[in-house]
Formats: sequence, structure tokens, C-alpha cells
Amino acid sequence: MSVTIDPRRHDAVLLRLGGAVNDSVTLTERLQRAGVQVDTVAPDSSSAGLVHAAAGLAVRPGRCVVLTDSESGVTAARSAGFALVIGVGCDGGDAVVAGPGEVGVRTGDRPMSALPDAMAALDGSALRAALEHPAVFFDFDGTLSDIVDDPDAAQPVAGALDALAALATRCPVAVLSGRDLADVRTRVGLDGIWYAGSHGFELVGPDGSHHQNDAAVDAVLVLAGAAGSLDEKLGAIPGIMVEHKRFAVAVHYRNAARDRVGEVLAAVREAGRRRGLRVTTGREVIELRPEIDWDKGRTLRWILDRLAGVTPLFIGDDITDEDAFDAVADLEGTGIVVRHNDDGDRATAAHYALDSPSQVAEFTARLAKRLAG
Ligand SMILES: O=P(O)(O)OC[C@H]1O[C@H](O[C@H]2O[C@H](CO)[C@@H](O)[C@H](O)[C@H]2O)[C@H](O)[C@@H](O)[C@@H]1O
Repeated sequence: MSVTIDPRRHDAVLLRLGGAVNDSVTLTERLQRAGVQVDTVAPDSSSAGLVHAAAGLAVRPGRCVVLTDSESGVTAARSAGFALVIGVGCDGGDAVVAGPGEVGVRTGDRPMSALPDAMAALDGSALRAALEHPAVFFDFDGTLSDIVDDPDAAQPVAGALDALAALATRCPVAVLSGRDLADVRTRVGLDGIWYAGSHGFELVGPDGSHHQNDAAVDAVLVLAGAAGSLDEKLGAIPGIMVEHKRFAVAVHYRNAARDRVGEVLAAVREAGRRRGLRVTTGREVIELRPEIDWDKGRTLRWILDRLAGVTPLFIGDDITDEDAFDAVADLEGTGIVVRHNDDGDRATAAHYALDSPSQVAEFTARLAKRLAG
């Protein structure tokens, strides 16, 4: 089973190894070169010990990997909600490897803070070629809308809808959201653009045609069951909110006490394993989705296949937007990340950055003007 540590999702790796494990030094060097911290913990570290070690690196378990060669290590890491548990020759984790040499490390991303400013690139000549015939894709939360404590209160920032409407008269425009399709469509409310909900499992085209990923339909009932039991199990924890969407279940912990987050992450990961669902994470949220190779990157490609002669530009802020950044990079398009601090100065595959949803609205208005000639 191949497994890759991804600096966009993982800030650190804890090595909880009892036996002499070959290649752990080489893995440590590869991780450090990619900007991922590494620490060695005692081979009998408990859940609390692992959490303490992560805290010592100023890293949350939800963004930390544990590499362990014992079942007790797997159990300890899992029950504390660690992001990825890799077993060296032992089962029960998210992946099993024969040795650290088999663990891949993604390279080539940059911290958000190191990216050039997208507005300056638009005003100068850097984006000229890329924006000759663009199709522009937007994420919703954290991109068109400020992040707020109550997911139901999120609205597009001032100027965003006018700018989107102006842009849509000049080029294809799409909003690719993790929200339910009906939810994001209502919040944006513009006709004549593409909308994708639940990270792309369901879409509506500019002509109103509806599309869905048929392979995901079987998971709808499973997701409903998971939403119900997670609500029962976690709903009483102050600050936890379970959002049930047609093709996903999001468990929000933005408003929960920090010392309750580990058990929430662990419970959602366990539910995902038991029900054969995929687990993904976002800004103070952990989600279950159908176990299908489908995401915002695939969705962007699917839409592009139905448009002719355009170059994609994608603007997003979250980990789930990184799939779309990978896709646009592949397609020689442009990725713009909206900076934030929920995951520290995390790595991203985007090419440029903006500082806030208000800047996204301003960028979009300027782009619409530019395309109008
Ligand atoms: O892909 P997106 O359109 O960005 O959707 C991602 C998730 O956004 C929402 O949650 C996030 O925004 C909330 C409102 O600002 C915030 O309270 C929460 O902490 C964020 O995770 C939405 O509720 C989720 O369903 C989306 O998956």
C-alpha cells in the first residue's frame, strides 16, 4: 500500500518505533527537506504522550502523522485523532509499509506566505497569457465568503456577487464548493454559471442541467446513517455541529474546546473506516465522503472538458482546494490561494495569493474589467 506524507496536510511526523527500523534516518532527512518536522517518541508512548509530543512541536494531532511498528502505537495514535497513522509491518493504521523507505514525501509546494501577490500579477503582465481566454473557478467559504463561526451565517462578501456577475458576461465562471449543491446555489444566487456541491459530486450547468457522480449515489444512505450516529455521539459536545449534505457529512469543531477536538476527529475517522467512507479535512472541519476518486480537481477537469479553448484559473483557500490547484498546475492554468491562519503558514500548490475574500472580490472585478477591454 503506498502512502505519501503531504506538507499541505501534515506539519510533523512522530516516530514511535520500538525495533531497529532501517531507513528512518533517510525518511527524517526527506521530511525535513520538505519542511515537515520530525520527532522521536518513546516506543510505549500513550495517546496523551503522543499529543504532548505534537504540542511540543506546536502541531495539532489533526495535522500530524504517527509512524509506528506496534499495534499499541496504532491504537494510541488513532484514539487521539492523529491525521495519518502508518504501521511499519503492523496492521490497523491508515497504511502499512514494510519500512520507512516506502513512505513517500510530497515536495515542491511553498508556504502561503511565500507566494507572490495575485493582484500585482493581474495589474502587471505576469498573468497576461493565462488570462487571455480564462475559465474562472471559485471556492465559496473562505474565498467568496469570510469564515464565520456559524456555517449557516456565511454570505458572499460585499462586491463579490457584482464582480462574479460582471465576470460571467466575459468568460465561463464556476463555483466549486464543499457545501450541498442547493445550499451554495442559494447563497450565490446568480444564473448562468456552473455550481458544484459536495466537492463536485453534484453539479448544475449554466443552462440548468443537473449532473451527479452516479457511482456516489450508493453512498447516500450510508452517509445519512453516519450523520445520524455522529450527531448522536458527538452532538452533545458543546460547539460541535454535524452538517449532513447529500454526498458528505461535515463535523465542525471551530466552536469546540480544544481538548475535545481529538475525540471528535477519532470518532469521525472511526465512522469512516467502519462504513467504508473517505475522510477529508478542512478548516476546523472533518468530513466523510463516498470512497471514490473524485474531488474538486476532477470536477474542474470535468467542466473544462465541456468548454473549448479556455485556460483555468482557480481561487480557493482550503485543503480540499489543493486538488484543484494540482489540476490547474497540470493544465498550465493558475492557482490563487486565499491566505489564512487556521492551519498556520501551511504549504500550498497555488501559484499566487490574495489576503482575504474582499481581495478576491476586488481581483474579480478588476479581471472582469480587464476582459471587457
Ligand atoms: O469548499 P467550500 O465552499 O469552501 O466549503 C468548505 C466547507 O465550508 C463550510 O465550512 C467552513 O465555513 C464555515 C463558515 O465560514 C466555517 O464555520 C467552518 O469552520 C468552515 O469549515 C461548510 O459548512 C462545509 O460544509 C464545507 O465543506
